[in-house]
Formats: sequence, structure tokens, C-alpha cells
Amino acid sequence: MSAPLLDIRGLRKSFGGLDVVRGLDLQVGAGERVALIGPNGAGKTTVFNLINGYYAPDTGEIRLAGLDLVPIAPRRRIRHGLARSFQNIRLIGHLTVLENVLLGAHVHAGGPLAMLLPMALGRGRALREEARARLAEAGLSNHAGSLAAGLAYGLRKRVEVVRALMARPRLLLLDEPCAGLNTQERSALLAELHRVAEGGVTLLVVEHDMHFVGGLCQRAAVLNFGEKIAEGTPAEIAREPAVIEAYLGHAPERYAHA
Ligand SMILES: Nc1ncnc2c1ncn2[C@@H]1O[C@H](COP(=O)(O)OP(=O)(O)OP(=O)(O)O)[C@@H](O)[C@H]1O
Repeated sequence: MSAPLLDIRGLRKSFGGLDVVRGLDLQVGAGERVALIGPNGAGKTTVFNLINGYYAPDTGEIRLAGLDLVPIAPRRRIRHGLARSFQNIRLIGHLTVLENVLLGAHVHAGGPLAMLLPMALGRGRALREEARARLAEAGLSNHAGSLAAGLAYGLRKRVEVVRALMARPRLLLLDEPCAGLNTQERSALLAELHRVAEGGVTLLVVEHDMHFVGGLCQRAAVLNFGEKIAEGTPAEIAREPAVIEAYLGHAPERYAHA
């Protein structure tokens, strides 16, 4: 791999004496689709929270395109190309789909409020056009004028991805994208994420559904008790004894599609 887009070295985090992330090294190349998997409590969400700045590491480095993210405030990291979808960033129900998508662009505009003004100004109009175009590319144009509250859950997830794209991220963190989706909705989301990746966005995904991971990711890193115990293609890690043991024997059939 040439210089990685995301470069995590020696990352550590403990809470009240509990070592939750224990010296993690993880590299993700530009354009890659990588999964971070592991049993419940392995530390996956904590790693995401360290990347997006919700927590500060005890020690270790997190670099995005060579830039040290650690001293950068969480809300500013998006300007450097880091976006996150699916957790704590729900759509606003009483706004339309288009308005919600537009909110994703506030990082490039004059703040969230400016996004919602019926602007005749060039930049506002251009962003609206971009939002419409991104909805069209995602096959969601029909829903642009609908209130987000009325959308089916699977559609909401796809709109959340489109909204994240408005910030023009280089790296998109996806936290359990499949949670709560039925099979059909998962397929639609999988197709959308492939499209997003083809557009040049690098994906790092925490996901329990190994069928989905096998369908999306070229590589997976496995965490257990805060340590990386395996890394490889989804099919490779499915055969790794340490991984099977970490999942207490539940892994093989769930990996079968990988
Ligand atoms: N803010 C916190 N304070 C104390 N302990 C925490 C905090 N955040 C996480 N932990 C602990 O760190 C451990 C790892 O949690 P984390 O949520 O990162 O795991 P996970 O791999 O994402 O699990 P899951 O798959 O269940 O979401 C758990 O034991 C959890 O209780």
C-alpha cells in the first residue's frame, strides 16, 4: 500500500482502568473498503469515537492523509475529509429529504441555517443542485420533497449516506449500517455503498453482519479485547482459528458468503 489515507499507530484508550483499545495499528488505503469487526465489547465503537474525536486517545497516532487528527476538534475533522454516518446523526423528521441532504453541506457553506434559506445566491443554488444530483444518483429523487419522518427506515439510511457525501468526505465511517434493515434494504444499501466507493470515497465500516461485510469489503480487521487479532480478506479471517475462537464458534456459517 502506498501512504495510507488513514494511518492509526499504537492507539490506546482506557476507561477507569479498563483497557478498551490496546495498541491498535490500522491502515486504510485511499479507495479501500475495510471492515472493523469483532465480538460485542471488543472496542470497535471506541475506535470510531477516537477517530472522529469524541474521545482523545491515551497514546497513539491517528493520521488522515498524513495530517495528525488528534489535536483537531471533532467538528473540524469533517473539513479535513472525515465523515461519519448512522450513529447519533439522525435525519431531522420535520425537514424534507432534500433539506436534510443540504444540511450535510453546511461545512462548505455559511452554517446549517444558511443552508435552509431559500437562497437566490449562487452558492446556495449550486449546493441545492448538488443535493438534487446526489439524490438522483442514489435513485432517491422521488423522495426529495418528502418529509424525512415519513420515510421507510431503509430509505432513511440511504438518505443519511447521501447527506454525508455532501461534506465531500475522503473517508466515511459507517457504524453498523445494517442494524434494523431487512434483506431487501440491505441489498439496496450495499449497492449504494459500492456506488459511493466507486466515486472515490474510502469506507471504514463497523458491522456485525458478515454477509454484508463480505459483499462490501476487500479487507477486514478483527478486534478482540481491544487488540487486533487478525486481518485479511473476509474469507481469510473466516478461516482464522483465533477469530473463530473469539466468536465462540459462531463465525464460520456467518462468514460462509464471504
Ligand atoms: N465512555 C466509556 N466509559 C467506560 N467504559 C466504556 C466507555 N465506552 C466504552 N466503554 C467500554 O469499552 C468496552 C468496549 O466498548 P465498545 O462499545 O467500543 O465495543 P464494541 O466492539 O463497539 O461493542 P458492540 O459490538 O457491542 O457495539 C466495553 O467494555 C464498554 O463497556
